[in-house]
This record gives sequence, C-alpha cells and structure tokens, in this order.
Amino acid sequence: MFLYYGIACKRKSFWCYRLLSTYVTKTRYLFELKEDDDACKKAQQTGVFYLFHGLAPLLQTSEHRYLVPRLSLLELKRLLGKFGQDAQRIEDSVLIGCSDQHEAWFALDLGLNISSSIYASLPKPEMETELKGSFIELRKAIFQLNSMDSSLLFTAQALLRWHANHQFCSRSGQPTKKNMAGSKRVCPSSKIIYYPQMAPVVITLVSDGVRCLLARQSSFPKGLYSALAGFCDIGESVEEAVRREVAEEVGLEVERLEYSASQHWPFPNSSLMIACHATVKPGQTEIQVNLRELEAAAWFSHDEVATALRRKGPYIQQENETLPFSLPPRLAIAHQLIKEWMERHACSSRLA
Ligand SMILES: NC(=O)C1=CN([C@@H]2O[C@H](COP(=O)(O)OP(=O)(O)OC[C@H]3O[C@@H](n4cnc5c(N)ncnc54)[C@H](O)[C@@H]3O)[C@@H](O)[C@H]2O)C=CC1
Ligand SMILES: [Mg+2]
Repeated sequence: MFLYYGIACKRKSFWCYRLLSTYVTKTRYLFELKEDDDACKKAQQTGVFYLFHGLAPLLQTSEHRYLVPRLSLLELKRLLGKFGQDAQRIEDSVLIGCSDQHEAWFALDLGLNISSSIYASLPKPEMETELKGSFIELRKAIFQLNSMDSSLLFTAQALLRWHANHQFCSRSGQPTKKNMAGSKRVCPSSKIIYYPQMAPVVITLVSDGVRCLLARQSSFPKGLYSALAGFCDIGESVEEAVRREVAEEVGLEVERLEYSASQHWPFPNSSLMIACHATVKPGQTEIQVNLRELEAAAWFSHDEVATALRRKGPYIQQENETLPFSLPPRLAIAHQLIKEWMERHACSSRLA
C-alpha cells in the first residue's frame, strides 16, 4: 500500500511528489512525534494508552490468552479523575509506536513511586476492579500473549523502566526532564541529553558440524538448556564478543561465524540480542565449563534437539526419560537459532 507523502522532492529541474510506502510515512510520522512536543501532544488526542502498574502491564483474560486493553484519552482522563488525579499526569506517558493510519500508541505507568514525581502511585486493586483486568508481571504473561502484543509491551516496559531509573542528571544531580514522546531526557542545568539505553548481548549457537552446544545457568528453570549468551564488553566488535564469550564460558575457540538475527529482550534490563551461528575448530570439541558462569554445558545431537523441540510446554522429568532437558520458549531468539540450526542440518542431510 502506498500513500503520497506531503513533502515534495527536487528531481532534475522540477519538483515532484514521491510515492512513499505506508511504512515510510509511518516512520516519518513517528520521527516527527519524537522531535516535536506539540505534535506529540496533539497525537495524544486521537491516540490510545496502554496502562502499567509498577512496570506490570494491564491485561484481560480470554480463554487461556491475554488481551491487552487500550484506553482512549477521554477514558484515561475519566480514570484519573475517579482517582483524584490531574490529567497533567498523562504527560508522563511514552510513545511506543503507531498504526498504519497514524493512531499513536502510548504507555503510562500509574503505579511507580518516583521520588522526583509529584504524582503518587494509584491503588492497584481498585484500579484493577475499575479496569476489569489485572496488572500481571510481563515474565509471567509472555506465553499467553501474541507476538505483536509481547513485542509492544517489551518496548513499553523497557522505556518506562529507563525513565523511572534516569530521573536525575549524573553530572549536576538535578532532576532531568522528559520530552513529550519519552525518546530522551534533558538536564536543564547541565544541558546533557540522555537517551534510552540498551546493552548489546551476543547469543551464539556453537556447532561442531554435527552437534550443537547448549548450556544452562543455575538461575534457569530446571532442565532448561540454551545457546551461549554474554554482554559485549566496551570496545568490542560482535565477532570479538562471540569469540571471547565462547572461550570464557566453555573453553572452546570458534572460527566460522554467521549472523542470524537480532531481538530486543527486556529481562532483566533492555538488551539487544545479536544471534549468531559459529563453528568450533575441527577436532576441538572438549568442553571446559566455567562454573562461575554456567552450571553445565554439553553437545546435543540433531535427534536429541528434535525430541526436545517436539515437547510441548515446560519439561517435567519423567521416569525412564533419557533426554532430561528442555529448550527456551518460541518467543526467545535462542529458540529461533536452535530451530534454524535444525533446519540447516536437515537440509544438508537431504543433499548428502
Ligand atoms: N532472548 C533469549 O533467547 C536469551 C536471552 N538471554 C539474555 O542474555 C543476557 C546475557 O546473558 P548472560 O549469560 O547472563 O551474560 P554474561 O555471560 O555476560 O554474564 C552475566 C554477567 O556479565 C556481567 N555484565 C557485564 N555487562 C553487563 C550488563 N550490561 N548488564 C548486566 N550484566 C553485565 C555481570 O557480571 C553479569 O553477572 C541475559 O540478560 C539474558 O536474559 C540469554 C539467553 C537467551
Ligand atoms: Mg553467559
């Protein structure tokens, strides 16, 4: 679908209207809302609001799935009025996206106790009754959300958390001020501009050509194994981070590295997960687990992984079970990496 965008561009000696896609007009619109406080405030008039309480999103249950209710500006004003709060509080909301028709989406947390804020946290049980829903921890809700809703709520939670934790300037100690969209905070005293941050993390599925290497940390749910992950050090490239993390965690050297995909991951803080496949040097497959980082690591065959992928829900150890392990949920990029490795393996077996 294409729309005419209201900006003329100069081509050769005459002005012409370029045909821009819906996607391009949408990104330009969001850019304008981030840059222009008045435009953003105007967008709130026709926008919708996702509510949070203490970083937990408001959800409604419908047949084993969660629905994510949204409020119009009018509904939100009514709600705030009911709880004796000023509509001014809406300015604490952050922009998290918009529809193809330019309906702006905002998120607002009414349950944060922030020392620099003049607003008190609203009572959770009363709000839940009023809104006919519950504020549920995102980690607990992810399996019952569709991928679009979870991605939007991940973004919203990450942005709301960043604002809650960056209320003061680290140079002047003065309160910082959020712009209308919430894409930055500025210190009126030092003039420093703070932008939301996320930490780059490499996640690597190491293979020896036949098997893949999976590991677990003691903090993982019982029996869960995943690909190797680690935060990038300052000054490192992705390639260097992958090489170091694999060496650090399992004592192996990788040589072939291939980028697969990336994902924003909000737990415990915002990370940009950069997923790669890597192969160990031929003949060097002996694992030396770094027990300060991992509880266990092992090589798994194609058949073992296929069995674990077929299992529905979390693995529960059963008698006579020879493969006591489970894999990360579909939503996690680790799951996608493992599936991709399986598909490649199946493809190369067919060709052989
Ligand atoms: N979406 C997915 O599929 C997966 C996501 N992950 C995520 O990857 C992240 C990193 O994995 P780990 O093995 O825990 O990393 P890691 O192997 O780098 O070890 C964590 C340690 O790194 C240090 N560290 C360095 N920079 C840090 C930073 N910016 N924030 C926090 N700690 C930092 C801390 O000492 C921390 O204890 C985790 O937060 C985890 O949630 C992990 C596996 C799968
Ligand atoms: Mg790690």
